Amino acid sequence: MIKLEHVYKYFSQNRPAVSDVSLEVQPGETLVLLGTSGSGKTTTLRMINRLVEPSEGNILVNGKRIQDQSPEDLRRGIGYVLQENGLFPHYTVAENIAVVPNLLGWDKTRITERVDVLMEKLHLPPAEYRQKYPRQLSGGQQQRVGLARALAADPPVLLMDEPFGALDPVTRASVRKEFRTLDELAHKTVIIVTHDVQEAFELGTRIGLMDDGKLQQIGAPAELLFRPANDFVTAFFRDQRLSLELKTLTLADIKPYLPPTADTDHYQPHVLPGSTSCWDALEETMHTEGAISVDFRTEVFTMDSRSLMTAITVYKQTALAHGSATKLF
Ligand SMILES: Nc1ncnc2c1ncn2[C@@H]1O[C@H](COP(=O)(O)OP(=O)(O)OP(=O)(O)O)[C@@H](O)[C@H]1O
Repeated sequence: MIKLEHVYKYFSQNRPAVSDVSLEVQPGETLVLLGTSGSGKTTTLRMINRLVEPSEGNILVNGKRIQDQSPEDLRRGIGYVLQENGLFPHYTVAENIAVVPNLLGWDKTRITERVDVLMEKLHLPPAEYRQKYPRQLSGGQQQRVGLARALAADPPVLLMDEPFGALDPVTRASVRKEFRTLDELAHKTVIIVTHDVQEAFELGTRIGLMDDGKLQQIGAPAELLFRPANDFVTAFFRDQRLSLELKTLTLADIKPYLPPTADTDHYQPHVLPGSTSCWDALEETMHTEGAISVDFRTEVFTMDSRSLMTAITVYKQTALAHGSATKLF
Protein backbone atom coordinates (compact mmCIF):
# COMPACT_ATOMS: atom_id res chain seq x y z
CA MET A 1 0.00 0.00 0.00
CA ILE A 2 1.18 3.53 -0.80
CA LYS A 3 -0.21 6.64 0.83
CA LEU A 4 0.70 10.29 0.23
CA GLU A 5 -0.67 12.93 2.60
CA HIS A 6 -0.44 16.59 1.55
CA VAL A 7 2.96 16.13 -0.07
CA TYR A 8 4.91 19.14 -1.41
CA LYS A 9 8.28 19.40 -3.11
CA TYR A 10 10.11 22.71 -3.54
CA PHE A 11 13.27 22.67 -5.65
CA SER A 12 13.36 26.46 -5.35
CA GLN A 13 11.65 28.97 -3.04
CA ASN A 14 9.07 30.34 -5.46
CA ARG A 15 7.03 27.50 -6.95
CA PRO A 16 6.50 23.93 -5.78
CA ALA A 17 7.21 21.17 -8.33
CA VAL A 18 4.65 19.08 -6.43
CA SER A 19 1.88 20.79 -4.55
CA ASP A 20 -0.44 19.27 -1.93
CA VAL A 21 -0.65 15.80 -3.47
CA SER A 22 -2.64 13.24 -1.50
CA LEU A 23 -3.42 9.77 -2.81
CA GLU A 24 -3.69 6.15 -1.78
CA VAL A 25 -2.98 3.02 -3.83
CA GLN A 26 -4.01 -0.42 -2.58
CA PRO A 27 -2.43 -3.81 -3.31
CA GLY A 28 -3.70 -5.16 -6.64
CA GLU A 29 -4.22 -1.64 -7.97
CA THR A 30 -2.30 0.17 -10.69
CA LEU A 31 -2.32 3.95 -10.47
CA VAL A 32 -1.13 5.75 -13.57
CA LEU A 33 0.22 9.27 -13.06
CA LEU A 34 -0.55 11.10 -16.29
CA GLY A 35 -0.03 14.71 -17.25
CA THR A 36 1.76 17.41 -19.17
CA SER A 37 5.54 17.66 -19.26
CA GLY A 38 6.93 19.15 -16.05
CA SER A 39 3.70 18.61 -14.12
CA GLY A 40 5.45 16.78 -11.27
CA LYS A 41 4.79 13.09 -12.09
CA THR A 42 8.38 11.86 -11.87
CA THR A 43 9.10 13.94 -8.76
CA THR A 44 6.04 12.42 -7.09
CA LEU A 45 7.20 8.90 -7.99
CA ARG A 46 10.80 9.50 -6.89
CA MET A 47 9.71 10.81 -3.51
CA ILE A 48 8.15 7.40 -2.76
CA ASN A 49 11.51 5.59 -2.90
CA ARG A 50 13.40 8.58 -1.46
CA LEU A 51 15.35 9.42 -4.60
CA VAL A 52 13.87 12.87 -3.93
CA GLU A 53 13.10 14.00 -0.36
CA PRO A 54 9.66 15.57 0.15
CA SER A 55 9.64 19.16 1.49
CA GLU A 56 6.37 18.71 3.38
CA GLY A 57 3.78 16.01 4.03
CA ASN A 58 3.83 12.31 4.82
CA ILE A 59 4.49 9.29 2.62
CA LEU A 60 3.70 5.79 3.87
CA VAL A 61 4.66 2.52 2.20
CA ASN A 62 2.95 -0.54 3.63
CA GLY A 63 1.83 1.49 6.63
CA LYS A 64 5.31 2.77 7.55
CA ARG A 65 6.51 6.35 7.13
CA ILE A 66 9.33 6.33 4.60
CA GLN A 67 11.25 8.93 6.59
CA ASP A 68 11.53 6.38 9.43
CA GLN A 69 13.40 3.86 7.24
CA SER A 70 16.82 4.01 5.62
CA PRO A 71 16.60 4.52 1.84
CA GLU A 72 18.31 1.12 1.34
CA ASP A 73 15.79 -0.80 3.48
CA LEU A 74 12.91 1.05 1.86
CA ARG A 75 14.13 0.33 -1.68
CA ARG A 76 14.51 -3.39 -1.05
CA GLY A 77 10.71 -3.61 -0.86
CA ILE A 78 10.17 -1.49 -3.97
CA GLY A 79 10.78 -2.59 -7.57
CA TYR A 80 11.78 0.32 -9.79
CA VAL A 81 11.68 0.36 -13.60
CA LEU A 82 13.02 3.24 -15.68
CA GLN A 83 12.62 4.23 -19.32
CA GLU A 84 16.30 3.57 -20.03
CA ASN A 85 16.03 0.15 -18.30
CA GLY A 86 19.25 0.80 -16.29
CA LEU A 87 20.71 -2.66 -16.97
CA PHE A 88 24.38 -3.26 -16.15
CA PRO A 89 26.08 -3.64 -19.56
CA HIS A 90 28.79 -6.05 -18.28
CA TYR A 91 26.32 -8.36 -16.52
CA THR A 92 24.53 -11.12 -18.40
CA VAL A 93 20.73 -11.15 -18.49
CA ALA A 94 20.64 -13.69 -15.63
CA GLU A 95 23.11 -11.66 -13.55
CA ASN A 96 21.12 -8.49 -14.11
CA ILE A 97 17.88 -10.13 -12.97
CA ALA A 98 19.63 -11.65 -9.92
CA VAL A 99 21.00 -8.35 -8.52
CA VAL A 100 18.53 -7.87 -5.68
CA PRO A 101 18.19 -11.58 -4.69
CA ASN A 102 22.01 -11.63 -4.45
CA LEU A 103 21.98 -8.54 -2.24
CA LEU A 104 19.41 -10.25 -0.06
CA GLY A 105 21.69 -13.32 0.25
CA TRP A 106 19.39 -15.88 -1.39
CA ASP A 107 21.07 -19.26 -2.08
CA LYS A 108 22.16 -20.08 -5.61
CA THR A 109 19.47 -22.65 -6.41
CA ARG A 110 16.68 -20.31 -5.33
CA ILE A 111 18.12 -17.48 -7.44
CA THR A 112 18.49 -19.69 -10.53
CA GLU A 113 14.93 -20.95 -10.19
CA ARG A 114 13.53 -17.46 -9.72
CA VAL A 115 15.45 -16.06 -12.69
CA ASP A 116 14.21 -18.90 -14.93
CA VAL A 117 10.59 -18.50 -13.81
CA LEU A 118 10.64 -14.77 -14.55
CA MET A 119 12.36 -15.20 -17.90
CA GLU A 120 9.74 -17.75 -18.95
CA LYS A 121 6.92 -15.43 -17.89
CA LEU A 122 8.42 -12.55 -19.83
CA HIS A 123 8.93 -14.62 -22.99
CA LEU A 124 12.73 -14.78 -22.80
CA PRO A 125 13.50 -18.53 -22.96
CA PRO A 126 16.28 -19.01 -20.36
CA ALA A 127 18.32 -21.46 -22.49
CA GLU A 128 18.60 -18.84 -25.21
CA TYR A 129 18.91 -15.62 -23.22
CA ARG A 130 20.46 -16.34 -19.78
CA GLN A 131 24.04 -15.75 -20.91
CA LYS A 132 23.38 -12.90 -23.35
CA TYR A 133 24.43 -9.32 -22.59
CA PRO A 134 22.00 -6.36 -22.76
CA ARG A 135 23.59 -5.03 -25.99
CA GLN A 136 22.67 -8.33 -27.71
CA LEU A 137 18.96 -7.77 -27.01
CA SER A 138 16.32 -5.64 -28.73
CA GLY A 139 14.85 -2.65 -26.89
CA GLY A 140 11.70 -4.59 -26.00
CA GLN A 141 13.73 -7.52 -24.67
CA GLN A 142 15.93 -5.20 -22.61
CA GLN A 143 12.84 -3.64 -21.10
CA ARG A 144 11.51 -7.11 -20.19
CA VAL A 145 14.81 -7.84 -18.43
CA GLY A 146 14.46 -4.52 -16.56
CA LEU A 147 10.99 -5.57 -15.48
CA ALA A 148 12.18 -9.05 -14.45
CA ARG A 149 14.92 -7.45 -12.37
CA ALA A 150 12.43 -5.19 -10.62
CA LEU A 151 10.19 -8.19 -9.86
CA ALA A 152 12.98 -10.62 -8.88
CA ALA A 153 12.68 -10.37 -5.11
CA ASP A 154 8.88 -10.18 -5.34
CA PRO A 155 8.60 -6.66 -3.84
CA PRO A 156 5.08 -5.64 -2.73
CA VAL A 157 5.44 -2.27 -4.46
CA LEU A 158 6.43 -1.50 -8.05
CA LEU A 159 7.24 1.99 -9.35
CA MET A 160 7.65 2.52 -13.09
CA ASP A 161 8.79 5.75 -14.77
CA GLU A 162 7.86 5.84 -18.48
CA PRO A 163 8.67 2.11 -18.62
CA PHE A 164 7.72 1.71 -22.28
CA GLY A 165 8.74 5.21 -23.39
CA ALA A 166 11.86 4.20 -25.32
CA LEU A 167 10.14 1.51 -27.42
CA ASP A 168 8.72 1.84 -30.92
CA PRO A 169 4.89 1.88 -31.04
CA VAL A 170 4.49 -1.76 -32.12
CA THR A 171 6.91 -3.20 -29.55
CA ARG A 172 5.46 -0.86 -26.99
CA ALA A 173 1.94 -2.18 -27.54
CA SER A 174 3.03 -5.82 -27.28
CA VAL A 175 5.22 -5.36 -24.16
CA ARG A 176 2.37 -3.41 -22.58
CA LYS A 177 -0.07 -6.22 -23.35
CA GLU A 178 2.24 -8.78 -21.73
CA PHE A 179 2.63 -6.50 -18.74
CA ARG A 180 -1.13 -6.27 -18.29
CA THR A 181 -1.56 -10.01 -18.11
CA LEU A 182 1.41 -10.74 -15.83
CA ASP A 183 0.21 -12.74 -12.81
CA GLU A 184 3.19 -11.47 -10.77
CA LEU A 185 1.43 -8.10 -10.54
CA ALA A 186 -1.89 -9.37 -9.21
CA HIS A 187 -1.26 -8.40 -5.56
CA LYS A 188 1.26 -5.63 -6.01
CA THR A 189 0.78 -1.93 -5.46
CA VAL A 190 1.86 -0.36 -8.76
CA ILE A 191 2.39 3.27 -9.80
CA ILE A 192 3.28 4.04 -13.42
CA VAL A 193 4.28 7.45 -14.78
CA THR A 194 3.44 8.14 -18.40
CA HIS A 195 2.41 10.97 -20.68
CA ASP A 196 0.75 8.51 -23.07
CA VAL A 197 -3.02 8.76 -22.68
CA GLN A 198 -3.82 5.44 -24.39
CA GLU A 199 -1.28 3.70 -22.17
CA ALA A 200 -2.87 5.23 -19.07
CA PHE A 201 -6.31 3.96 -20.08
CA GLU A 202 -4.99 0.49 -20.89
CA LEU A 203 -2.98 0.00 -17.72
CA GLY A 204 -4.58 2.07 -15.00
CA THR A 205 -7.10 0.78 -12.50
CA ARG A 206 -7.14 4.48 -11.65
CA ILE A 207 -5.56 7.51 -13.26
CA GLY A 208 -4.13 10.54 -11.45
CA LEU A 209 -4.04 13.47 -13.87
CA MET A 210 -1.44 16.11 -12.93
CA ASP A 211 -0.89 19.68 -14.06
CA ASP A 212 1.28 22.40 -12.55
CA GLY A 213 2.38 20.17 -9.65
CA LYS A 214 -1.19 19.43 -8.60
CA LEU A 215 -3.35 16.38 -8.91
CA GLN A 216 -6.25 17.69 -10.99
CA GLN A 217 -8.35 14.53 -10.68
CA ILE A 218 -7.84 10.97 -9.54
CA GLY A 219 -10.29 8.19 -10.35
CA ALA A 220 -11.25 5.29 -12.60
CA PRO A 221 -10.62 6.00 -16.30
CA ALA A 222 -14.38 6.26 -16.94
CA GLU A 223 -14.75 8.82 -14.15
CA LEU A 224 -12.16 11.13 -15.72
CA LEU A 225 -13.85 10.79 -19.11
CA PHE A 226 -17.48 11.07 -18.12
CA ARG A 227 -17.23 13.07 -14.88
CA PRO A 228 -14.29 15.45 -15.39
CA ALA A 229 -13.45 17.53 -12.30
CA ASN A 230 -12.57 20.69 -14.23
CA ASP A 231 -11.96 22.19 -17.69
CA PHE A 232 -8.34 21.04 -17.73
CA VAL A 233 -9.42 17.40 -17.44
CA THR A 234 -11.98 17.79 -20.25
CA ALA A 235 -9.46 19.52 -22.53
CA PHE A 236 -6.73 16.99 -21.81
CA PHE A 237 -8.74 14.11 -23.30
CA ARG A 238 -10.50 16.05 -26.08
CA ASP A 239 -8.37 14.88 -29.03
CA GLN A 240 -8.68 11.19 -28.27
CA ARG A 241 -12.08 11.21 -26.71
CA LEU A 242 -13.90 8.77 -29.03
CA SER A 243 -11.28 6.04 -28.92
CA LEU A 244 -10.97 6.40 -25.13
CA GLU A 245 -14.73 6.14 -24.71
CA LEU A 246 -14.82 3.00 -26.84
CA LYS A 247 -11.94 1.47 -24.88
CA THR A 248 -13.53 2.32 -21.54
CA LEU A 249 -17.11 1.19 -22.24
CA THR A 250 -17.76 -2.56 -22.21
CA LEU A 251 -20.52 -4.48 -23.99
CA ALA A 252 -22.08 -5.03 -20.57
CA ASP A 253 -22.34 -1.24 -20.10
CA ILE A 254 -24.28 -0.75 -23.33
CA LYS A 255 -26.31 -3.98 -23.10
CA PRO A 256 -29.64 -2.21 -22.43
CA TYR A 257 -29.28 -0.44 -25.77
CA LEU A 258 -28.39 -3.40 -27.94
CA PRO A 259 -31.21 -4.51 -30.26
CA PRO A 260 -33.54 -7.15 -28.84
CA THR A 261 -32.15 -10.08 -30.75
CA ALA A 262 -31.54 -12.34 -27.79
CA ASP A 263 -31.57 -15.83 -29.18
CA THR A 264 -29.84 -18.56 -27.24
CA ASP A 265 -30.44 -21.11 -30.01
CA HIS A 266 -28.47 -19.22 -32.63
CA TYR A 267 -24.90 -18.67 -31.54
CA GLN A 268 -22.75 -17.03 -34.17
CA PRO A 269 -19.33 -18.62 -34.67
CA HIS A 270 -17.80 -15.51 -33.03
CA VAL A 271 -18.80 -15.18 -29.39
CA LEU A 272 -17.46 -12.38 -27.18
CA PRO A 273 -17.85 -12.09 -23.42
CA GLY A 274 -19.79 -9.09 -22.02
CA SER A 275 -16.56 -7.74 -20.48
CA THR A 276 -15.15 -7.01 -23.99
CA SER A 277 -14.50 -3.31 -24.59
CA CYS A 278 -16.60 -1.63 -27.30
CA TRP A 279 -13.32 -0.87 -29.08
CA ASP A 280 -12.34 -4.56 -29.31
CA ALA A 281 -15.91 -5.53 -30.20
CA LEU A 282 -16.01 -3.00 -33.02
CA GLU A 283 -12.75 -4.38 -34.35
CA GLU A 284 -14.22 -7.90 -34.27
CA THR A 285 -17.34 -6.82 -36.13
CA MET A 286 -15.18 -5.17 -38.80
CA HIS A 287 -13.19 -8.36 -39.33
CA THR A 288 -16.19 -10.65 -39.28
CA GLU A 289 -18.60 -11.11 -42.12
CA GLY A 290 -22.09 -10.78 -40.67
CA ALA A 291 -22.97 -10.74 -37.03
CA ILE A 292 -21.23 -11.76 -33.80
CA SER A 293 -22.70 -12.99 -30.54
CA VAL A 294 -22.18 -11.62 -27.05
CA ASP A 295 -22.41 -13.96 -24.11
CA PHE A 296 -23.80 -12.16 -21.05
CA ARG A 297 -23.84 -15.41 -19.08
CA THR A 298 -27.62 -15.37 -18.62
CA GLU A 299 -28.45 -14.52 -22.22
CA VAL A 300 -26.81 -14.26 -25.61
CA PHE A 301 -27.17 -11.23 -27.88
CA THR A 302 -26.35 -10.98 -31.55
CA MET A 303 -25.10 -7.76 -33.11
CA ASP A 304 -23.19 -6.21 -36.00
CA SER A 305 -21.13 -3.02 -36.24
CA ARG A 306 -24.17 -0.88 -37.02
CA SER A 307 -26.23 -2.05 -34.01
CA LEU A 308 -23.14 -1.74 -31.82
CA MET A 309 -22.54 1.90 -32.83
CA THR A 310 -26.22 2.72 -32.35
CA ALA A 311 -26.14 1.24 -28.84
CA ILE A 312 -23.02 3.24 -27.95
CA THR A 313 -24.61 6.47 -29.18
CA VAL A 314 -27.84 5.88 -27.27
CA TYR A 315 -25.85 4.98 -24.18
CA LYS A 316 -23.91 8.25 -24.31
CA GLN A 317 -27.05 10.31 -24.95
CA THR A 318 -28.77 8.63 -22.01
CA ALA A 319 -25.79 9.15 -19.69
CA LEU A 320 -25.58 12.84 -20.66
CA ALA A 321 -29.34 13.44 -20.46
CA HIS A 322 -29.37 12.11 -16.90
CA GLY A 323 -26.56 14.50 -16.01
CA SER A 324 -24.34 11.70 -14.80
CA ALA A 325 -22.83 8.46 -15.93
CA THR A 326 -23.50 6.52 -12.76
CA LYS A 327 -24.47 3.43 -14.75
CA LEU A 328 -20.87 3.28 -15.83
CA PHE A 329 -19.42 2.36 -12.49
N1 LIG B 1 16.38 17.93 -9.42
C1 LIG B 1 15.66 18.99 -9.78
N2 LIG B 1 16.10 20.26 -9.53
C2 LIG B 1 15.38 21.33 -9.89
N3 LIG B 1 14.17 21.26 -10.50
C3 LIG B 1 13.69 20.04 -10.76
C4 LIG B 1 14.40 18.84 -10.44
N4 LIG B 1 13.65 17.76 -10.84
C5 LIG B 1 12.55 18.27 -11.40
N5 LIG B 1 12.55 19.62 -11.37
C6 LIG B 1 11.49 20.51 -11.86
O1 LIG B 1 10.26 20.12 -11.25
C7 LIG B 1 9.17 20.20 -12.15
C8 LIG B 1 8.49 18.84 -12.25
O2 LIG B 1 9.38 17.91 -12.90
P1 LIG B 1 9.01 16.37 -13.12
O3 LIG B 1 10.19 15.72 -13.74
O4 LIG B 1 8.50 15.81 -11.85
O5 LIG B 1 7.82 16.48 -14.16
P2 LIG B 1 7.17 15.34 -15.07
O6 LIG B 1 5.70 15.55 -14.97
O7 LIG B 1 7.68 14.01 -14.68
O8 LIG B 1 7.69 15.77 -16.50
P3 LIG B 1 8.12 14.88 -17.79
O9 LIG B 1 6.89 14.19 -18.28
O10 LIG B 1 8.61 15.91 -18.73
O11 LIG B 1 9.19 13.94 -17.32
C9 LIG B 1 9.75 20.68 -13.47
O12 LIG B 1 9.56 22.07 -13.55
C10 LIG B 1 11.22 20.35 -13.36
O13 LIG B 1 12.01 21.24 -14.10
